[in-house]
Amino acid sequence: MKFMNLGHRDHASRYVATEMFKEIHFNQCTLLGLATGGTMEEMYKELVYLLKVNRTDISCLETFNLDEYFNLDSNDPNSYMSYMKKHFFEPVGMNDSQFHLPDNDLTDVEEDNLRYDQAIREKGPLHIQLLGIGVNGHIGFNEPGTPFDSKTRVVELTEETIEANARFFKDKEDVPAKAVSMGIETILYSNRIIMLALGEKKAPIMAKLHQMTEPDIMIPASSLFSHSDVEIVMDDEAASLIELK
Ligand SMILES: N[C@@H]1[C@@H](O)[C@H](O)[C@@H](COP(=O)(O)O)O[C@@H]1O
Repeated sequence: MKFMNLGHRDHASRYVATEMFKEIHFNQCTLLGLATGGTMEEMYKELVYLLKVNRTDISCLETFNLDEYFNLDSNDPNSYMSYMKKHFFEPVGMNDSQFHLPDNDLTDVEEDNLRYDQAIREKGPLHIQLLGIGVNGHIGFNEPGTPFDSKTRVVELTEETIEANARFFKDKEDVPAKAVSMGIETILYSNRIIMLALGEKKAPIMAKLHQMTEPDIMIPASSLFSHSDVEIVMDDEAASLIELK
């Protein structure tokens, strides 16, 4: 696992966007695992720019998102579908058949989750799995205590996560209490993992992860220790409690 402090948040975002761009531009049919959150906004802006300016053919690109709020209309501005359409799918002109988010409605949710994992298994491994991190160390919406062999499923959000995500909603009460998340085992089924962590709020969890020597299910991001190609990309603020050589 490689920890990198790239200084200003723009540099960190640009590095990740460039790595994603290279994969899409030079690989005919790229399969990506995508993430949402405030952290990713600049990264998507830069990635859209790079794909457009280089006239990259994205007709064979296919993406699987990490998570979605449970039972929230996909047209709701706070759904991850809306986020992805706004920041990436629509600006680059992807067709509906090219992107996938976990199905989040009440009907047949278990079968749909099974199908989501199966599709990734059949098409995968994902060439790059992009990850953010929650202040409690969650990846996707896999909260502390999630087994590392978990698959895509409905999950309960912790108070800490609801609190952290309340800034996007009108009221804290509007944040859904549940979500559908790609499982940790599914996340690990990828050739390469890039995590982006920006801002001082992420500094304590980054320091904790950096000092850990063994995986601990109470810190879901420590499941990444078992993967052979993980880059943790930080800005100065997220890396402020870590001494990097
Ligand atoms: N489920 C998402 C995660 O996939 C994301 O990585 C994380 C960080 O979000 P932000 O970038 O807004 O800090 O929290 C959310 O809860």
